[in-house]
Amino acid sequence: MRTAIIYTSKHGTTAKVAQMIAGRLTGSQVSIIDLKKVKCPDLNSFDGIILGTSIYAGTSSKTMQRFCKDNIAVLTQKRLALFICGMEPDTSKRQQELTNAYPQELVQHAVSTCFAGGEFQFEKMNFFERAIIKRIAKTDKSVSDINSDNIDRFVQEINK
Ligand SMILES: Cc1cc2nc3c(=O)[nH]c(=O)nc-3n(C[C@H](O)[C@H](O)[C@H](O)COP(=O)(O)O)c2cc1C
Repeated sequence: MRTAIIYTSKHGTTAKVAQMIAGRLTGSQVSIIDLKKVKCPDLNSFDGIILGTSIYAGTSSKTMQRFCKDNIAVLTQKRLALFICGMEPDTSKRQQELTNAYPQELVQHAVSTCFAGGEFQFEKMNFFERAIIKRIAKTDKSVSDINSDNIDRFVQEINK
């Protein structure tokens, strides 16, 4: 089984989560692909595809949205799993972010989906991002809230 974890990340958290998932997958030869570096990965080389994107202002990255749209026919032929990284505290909104992040067809086709949590890395934010997070999250401290249990459950379902 060959699996690709294809992700987009702005400040590096989704890349970190992609590595965590890769480390927990069993029985699979795993490639981790950053969509910003590899624009058109050859999906034919893989049996399984795991997609990951971070959420900003409620939406997934434009790069991931475009990739899903361009490759939807192939992606629905693969064993597919989807995750997002985000810091939304409300559980029902997290679920909404997940279902909005990817085309409905892919969400329905996925064997597993996951809200993997996220991080605020103030040192990597620009002026505007810092101001927004200070106002919304009422903090100016970097914080890591990657949800290891959710990632475990996600990988267990993929490993089945
Ligand atoms: C300006 C800004 C807006 C954000 N908006 C959201 C949001 O709407 N929902 C959410 O769940 N997380 C939001 N986040 C949190 C990010 O998704 C989180 O920092 C994530 O770990 C970033 O991952 P990345 O480094 O891979 O891009 C926001 C973060 C920033 C800096």
